[in-house]
Amino acid sequence: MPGADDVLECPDLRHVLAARPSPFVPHNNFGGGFVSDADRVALTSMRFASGMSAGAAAQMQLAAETETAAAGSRGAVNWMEASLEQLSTPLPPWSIRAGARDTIYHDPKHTTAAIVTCGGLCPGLNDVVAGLVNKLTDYGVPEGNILGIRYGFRGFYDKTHKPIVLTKKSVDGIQLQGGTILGTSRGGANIKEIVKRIDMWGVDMLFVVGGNGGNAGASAIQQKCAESDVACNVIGIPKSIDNDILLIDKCFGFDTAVEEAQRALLAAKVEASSARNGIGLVKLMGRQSGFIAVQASMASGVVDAVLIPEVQFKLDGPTGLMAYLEQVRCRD
Ligand SMILES: Nc1ncnc2c1ncn2[C@@H]1O[C@H](COP(=O)(O)OP(=O)(O)O)[C@@H](O)[C@H]1O
Ligand SMILES: O=P(O)(O)OC[C@H]1O[C@](O)(COP(=O)(O)O)[C@@H](O)[C@@H]1O
Repeated sequence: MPGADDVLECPDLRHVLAARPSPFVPHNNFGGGFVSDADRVALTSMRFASGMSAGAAAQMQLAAETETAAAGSRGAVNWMEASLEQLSTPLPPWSIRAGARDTIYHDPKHTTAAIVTCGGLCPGLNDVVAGLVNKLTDYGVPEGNILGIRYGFRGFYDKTHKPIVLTKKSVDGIQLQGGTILGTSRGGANIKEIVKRIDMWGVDMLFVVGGNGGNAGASAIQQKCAESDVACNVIGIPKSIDNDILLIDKCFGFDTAVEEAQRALLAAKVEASSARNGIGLVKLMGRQSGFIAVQASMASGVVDAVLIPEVQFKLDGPTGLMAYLEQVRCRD
């Protein structure tokens, strides 16, 4: 179990790279100052007293799935039979604070960076791409040294979609477009081939904008780089329309998704209200997580029942969904 002062560790390359002052030191980062490596952020977490506490079952199932994925061929954990202690992933109480440092470890003039977007779409992907390109350029990374990988991880080795060069000019205004200008994809990624290209192209830092899959891929790339003595920093940028990434309170794009979902809910309400015995049925994003559905439904105030993956329900019987819908119909 982690101790009271333990900190969530991220691997870094400080032992192989030379320390140098940030180019922003002379003007104190435009007056914004710098973040100390000793600054800490508390990780929000929940400790359930027992499996009977509300929400504990979903947490246990999530932990079991994580454990199952990690166990691989060792077989699945039966979360119904396992204890909370067996299933929970102990986290240290602290993480390090993000932000500009006064000491950096890459010489911007000789740095090559790459950006890849993976998985499902999420509002704000282009803002993140533009933000990275603008900030890297401000640090002094030369024009021509920032690569955009096309259509997810496989863009590293797909001969038909070679990487593109990203500049301040080419990303100007992209935040006003939906989707991702780089393209994205799901499905298998060949980590060995990716690391081969990182080495061949001399990529010093790779930014992976992805969900749980993309971040698992980023972790696999980082491990392979370390094994192969390829000195590339791999940075995972959490992206999830569903807001289902552990450790962060809210992901970019989630609020937009909730706002947009309400338009569909309100339209369905109008439609259903105009028909005799009308029922509106809206399917929202979030195959494995109900945050969008719940928050959009509550905010819109026009929804009678929300079905989410985290909560089991039954259709029939006196306490089933059908009986409830009948009550609502009679009420109207
Ligand atoms: N455990 C893993 N190891 C390596 N790569 C992975 C892993 N899980 C997913 N990926 C890769 O990450 C990419 C994005 O994953 P996906 O689950 O589709 O989306 P998201 O990043 O939104 O969760 C896919 O190309 C997939 O091959
Ligand atoms: O069309 P599919 O394969 O069901 O995927 C839809 C799912 O992908 C998402 O858009 C995002 O999922 P990821 O975070 O795994 O990319 C979910 O909100 C949605 O439920």
